[in-house]
Amino acid sequence: MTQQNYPAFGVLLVDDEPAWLKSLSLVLRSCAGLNNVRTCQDSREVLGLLARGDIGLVILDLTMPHLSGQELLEQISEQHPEVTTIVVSGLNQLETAVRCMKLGAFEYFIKTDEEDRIVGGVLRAVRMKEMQRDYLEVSTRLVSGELCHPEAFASIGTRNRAMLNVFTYVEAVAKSPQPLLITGESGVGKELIAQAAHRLSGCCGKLVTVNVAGLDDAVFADTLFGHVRGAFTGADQPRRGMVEEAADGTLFLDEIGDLRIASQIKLLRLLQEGEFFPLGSDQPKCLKARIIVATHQNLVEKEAAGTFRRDLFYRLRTHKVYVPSLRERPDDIPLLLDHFMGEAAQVLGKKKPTPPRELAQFLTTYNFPGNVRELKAMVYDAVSLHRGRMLSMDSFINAVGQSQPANEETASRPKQNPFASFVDLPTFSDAAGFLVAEAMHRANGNQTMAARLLGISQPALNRRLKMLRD
Ligand SMILES: Nc1ncnc2c1ncn2[C@@H]1O[C@H](COP(=O)(O)OP(=O)(O)OP(=O)(O)O)[C@@H](O)[C@H]1O
Repeated sequence: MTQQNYPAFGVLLVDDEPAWLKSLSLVLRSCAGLNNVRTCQDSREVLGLLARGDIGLVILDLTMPHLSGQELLEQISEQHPEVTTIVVSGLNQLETAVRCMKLGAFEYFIKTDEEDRIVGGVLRAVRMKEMQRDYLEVSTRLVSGELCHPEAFASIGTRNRAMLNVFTYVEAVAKSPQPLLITGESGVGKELIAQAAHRLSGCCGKLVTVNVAGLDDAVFADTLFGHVRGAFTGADQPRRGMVEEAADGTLFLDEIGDLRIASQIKLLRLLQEGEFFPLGSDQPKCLKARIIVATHQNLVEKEAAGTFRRDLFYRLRTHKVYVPSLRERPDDIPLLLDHFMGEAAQVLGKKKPTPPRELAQFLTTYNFPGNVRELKAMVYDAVSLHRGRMLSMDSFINAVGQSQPANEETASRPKQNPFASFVDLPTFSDAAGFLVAEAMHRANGNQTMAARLLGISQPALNRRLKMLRD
């Protein structure tokens, strides 16, 4: 969201009364942050202005000389159906309002209506148009599947189709002022996606990251909104909050699923009203940052359990993207392995080692509860221990072996007997033969790895293989 042009399309105010045009532009600027507002005193000029194509919303009066508001409304609906219209009239007549709505007006207000109501209606129209534009953008991009700025994703190694779809989606919504929700297990790269979305947003401000897990409500409010001097005991100096730090940029709230209920209400208010109060101040400040949130939690479940507010959830998921776990994209393992080996070698000042042929295949048999972060740590560990030319498998085999019992999900799940559904049981030696063959296949022929998968020693596996061959 850039300060220079909000909304991205023009808002045209049409009335023959200059005082009204001036006052409504001021109200829209100060209360709703709209600064892409133009005015027109002669209704006959409106169609010419719309022909230029950069106006998305027209707010018009009904009683105007030459071309009345109603005639103009009819012409706009006919010739520019893509333009949204709002009527703000001096006439408090139900029939007129109904006629205008039938002609396609999005809202009908009376000039004497409260300012807040008019501003609220204009903001609703702006959001609706933004969503239409985002939807169009997303569907066009997803159909073409092409990235205009692949460089924004340079730090994310992948060749996986689902990940590339994530990139396409993120690129399509990157310029939207609506929040972006990124979900996925821990360590899948959600923060990298948030960085890419910020890069693509075209915002000139910073990306400010706040991990909200474990923040109590007072700390959350202070961190986000800041405080004025003397706001509480010990507040000797005023402090800018992160919302302000991120002005004209992006505020990335990580671990949003862990946000306490009281803080959820504060965040919702910020998103709904587009303004906030630093602690101890009664002067509101405008939200000028785009909001991105991420979580490894299942927000649908949290919402159903009553630990995440439904209204906030719906507000946050206007744009949402799921980053698949590494288990769901084993085709990324060889590429990431190579990427992290190069990176680790450079960081550790070593020559990039050569991986054993069967390493990538071995890693695809592991379920990576810690996802890419875990793979990265494994590779760094192996490279730091590495001496010769060929990277040793040992540290990977150990890491996988140590991690297996720590994986709570697998450990707590009762082991199912794969033979339970068999009508005819295989013989003992046939079953052992199938098991050994499967382990050798998964380990790409490496006996040490296969033995590890089977929980026996390599010599014991070797004996079994010999027996099977005889
Ligand atoms: N596709 C990838 N290519 C290169 N590095 C990656 C990739 N995915 C993740 N990483 C690296 O893995 C680590 C974890 O990534 P990141 O912090 O983005 O994950 P996350 O999903 O935000 O995790 P958490 O939920 O725990 O915050 C980082 O060091 C990141 O650089």
